[in-house]
Amino acid sequence: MRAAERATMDGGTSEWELMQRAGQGAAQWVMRVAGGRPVTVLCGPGNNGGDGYVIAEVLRRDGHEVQVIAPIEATAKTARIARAHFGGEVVADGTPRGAVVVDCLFGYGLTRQVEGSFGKLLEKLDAYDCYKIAIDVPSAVDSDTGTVLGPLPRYDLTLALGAWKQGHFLMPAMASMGAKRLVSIGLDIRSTSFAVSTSPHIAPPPSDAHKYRRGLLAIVAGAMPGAPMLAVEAAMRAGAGYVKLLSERPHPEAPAELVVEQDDLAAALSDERISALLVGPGLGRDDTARKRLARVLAKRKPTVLDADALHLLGPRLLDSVDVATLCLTPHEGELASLCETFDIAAESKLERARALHDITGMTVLAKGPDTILVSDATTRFFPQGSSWLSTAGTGDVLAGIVASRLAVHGEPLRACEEAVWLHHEAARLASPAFSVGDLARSVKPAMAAFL
Ligand SMILES: NC(=O)C1=CN([C@@H]2O[C@H](COP(=O)(O)OP(=O)(O)OC[C@H]3O[C@@H](n4cnc5c(N)ncnc54)[C@H](OP(=O)(O)O)[C@@H]3O)[C@@H](O)[C@H]2O)[C@@H](O)CC1
Ligand SMILES: [K+]
Repeated sequence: MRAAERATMDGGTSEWELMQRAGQGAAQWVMRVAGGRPVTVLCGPGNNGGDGYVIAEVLRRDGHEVQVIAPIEATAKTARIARAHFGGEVVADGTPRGAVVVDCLFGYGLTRQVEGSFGKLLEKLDAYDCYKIAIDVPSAVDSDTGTVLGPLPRYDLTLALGAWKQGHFLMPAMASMGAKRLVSIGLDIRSTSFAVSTSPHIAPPPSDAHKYRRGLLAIVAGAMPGAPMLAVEAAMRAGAGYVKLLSERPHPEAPAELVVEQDDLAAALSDERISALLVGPGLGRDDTARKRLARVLAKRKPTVLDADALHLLGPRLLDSVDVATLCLTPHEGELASLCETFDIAAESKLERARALHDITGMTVLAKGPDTILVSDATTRFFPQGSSWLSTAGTGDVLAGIVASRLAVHGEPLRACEEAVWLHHEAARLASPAFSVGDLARSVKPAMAAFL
């Protein structure tokens, strides 16, 4: 962000011009929300505070009653210009009032814990019942990591300035942000290190398709039947032409349209028409499970590894495997366990997911309320999905969707991205309080949103 701003300034646009664009863009949102009612703006000493003075001045000129609270005077050069342009009154020690409060204490320049008069002001804001808007990021949030460094009110709206920051998509910060909107200030952002995923387009089967050309997905069962069956239910609705369950026992609970192949695994896997594999849900963690996993990996086919497979995986199992075709779908606990296995010391979910990809070369879909996808040296973040997804079995459904998409086209990054969107849309359609079976069945109507 700083580099993009510097490049724009080198091109002849002053920081003051950028701040005016940011403040004026944000003020449009504030005015829409306030609808003529009084507004309080909290201003810090840096350029985030500068944005606040611009917003306050736009509101004042529009006839709004505006109170500005600034515990200390503006210190950054451009913020001082903004302060000088504000024609209203500024108080150092005030209490938020009015229908809307705009938090411009700190943006991406936050360097330490928010305490003292700034901390007290955020506590007052937390306790005050009003519509709360965070400018750029909530002031007690580290914009790179999403770490919380002080009192964190629940905001109704967060207005990102110029570009999204990583912290906009990371927990715990993301939970406090309310709706998120981007205010453009004309920066040329060419970040290659991360991008926010945009709604995918899923192509229907080509007109000359047949079941194998559309992709044969083999889901490898293990000790427990329930989890692979959920993955099957989702996979059958996510585009693959043919879904098979490879199991060594009968499955009377299986739906009539599912083929259960009861051969021994080596024989079942010898079918060269298999385009993708899923192993892990219900696999178990004993020696038999490990052998089944090794057999699957030896096929060197596009494969999704989930649940128990993630606990069994280790560097030795990856010898002579084509890691570029493997997708891992760990939740936070599984990610921690993988980091132990692969000797990764990173602390945060983002760093762990990146390190796991860097060290192993596998595509990592670190699922959860802040889903992170790392592949091909790029990181993708996602708009937040339904909080009703926090129920048992939703991970098996996700794994089934990823595997189904992988069977269709064989591209790990694309399969994971499509799957997250399908999963979120299925949850939206099944909400609220769905059972995981409802979720798996909702994958079919969810598909319609992406055709
Ligand atoms: N540059 C541009 O082109 C544009 C930038 N824009 C805006 O600028 C924002 C970034 O501005 P910024 O870099 O000035 O940092 P900012 O977040 O205001 O904070 C730094 C100040 O806070 C202080 N401080 C830090 N932590 C503290 C703490 N815990 N407790 C107390 N003090 C603390 C720190 O002081 P120091 O650490 O030096 O003591 C310094 O004074 C960005 O988010 C966006 O809103 C837009 O206008 C678009 C154009
Ligand atoms: K802020």
